[in-house]
Amino acid sequence: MIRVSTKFDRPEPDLVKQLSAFSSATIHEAQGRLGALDSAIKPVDHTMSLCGPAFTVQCAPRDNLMLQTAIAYARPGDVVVVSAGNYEEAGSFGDVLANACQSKGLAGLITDTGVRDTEDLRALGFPVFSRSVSIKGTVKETVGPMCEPITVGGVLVRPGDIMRADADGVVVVRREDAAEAAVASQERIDAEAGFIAAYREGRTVIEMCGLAPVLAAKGLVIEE
Ligand SMILES: O=C([O-])CC(=O)C(=O)O
Ligand SMILES: [Mg+2]
Repeated sequence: MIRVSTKFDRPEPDLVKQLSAFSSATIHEAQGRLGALDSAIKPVDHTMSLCGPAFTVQCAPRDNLMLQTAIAYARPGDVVVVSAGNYEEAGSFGDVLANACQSKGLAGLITDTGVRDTEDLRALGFPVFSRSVSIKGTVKETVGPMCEPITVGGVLVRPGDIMRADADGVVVVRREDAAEAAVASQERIDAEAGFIAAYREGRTVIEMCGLAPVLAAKGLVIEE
């Protein structure tokens, strides 16, 4: 017998809301360039984005039994996060399962394997992030861990960690670091706003970033 528990602590909804205001790239930088999943994991449509606690599940490659089970047990607002061996040649999720997710109020799906029915997924507007798109079907044979730490896209994801994903990619924020990441993200946005305003006023990148001494020290002479 294999026993799995679906109990884990979820972050405060307010923290999830705060992080949802920042892009995946901003959060990644703000938390010290950590937490970015492999860049190959991308949304099915560039307009898709999500932010929510991870409901983790481990699947065997080309087998979506545990993914279907996870969808049944995940709670509204959760992001189902799937580790399935980076297997690209399987469409383990499509419009049928997306309807099951959406009707439950799940926030989205992130998987290191493939999905299919992408036209329908776009029409549905359910946020799906995957390594590949494949029409090849999956079997439903292998049971495995659910709501346990998993590795997805080269990064450790624990149940209840916060997933933020947008057109650029996916980042994970450790639940205990979420408040700090939100503050650091806002500081980064404020600093960037200063740079953008300066550039709009005609200041140069060389000036704003103090590049002249750096370039000189490296022996670069620029002739105009
Ligand atoms: O049925 C499956 O295994 C995946 C799929 O295509 C869907 O959810 O529509
Ligand atoms: Mg289908």
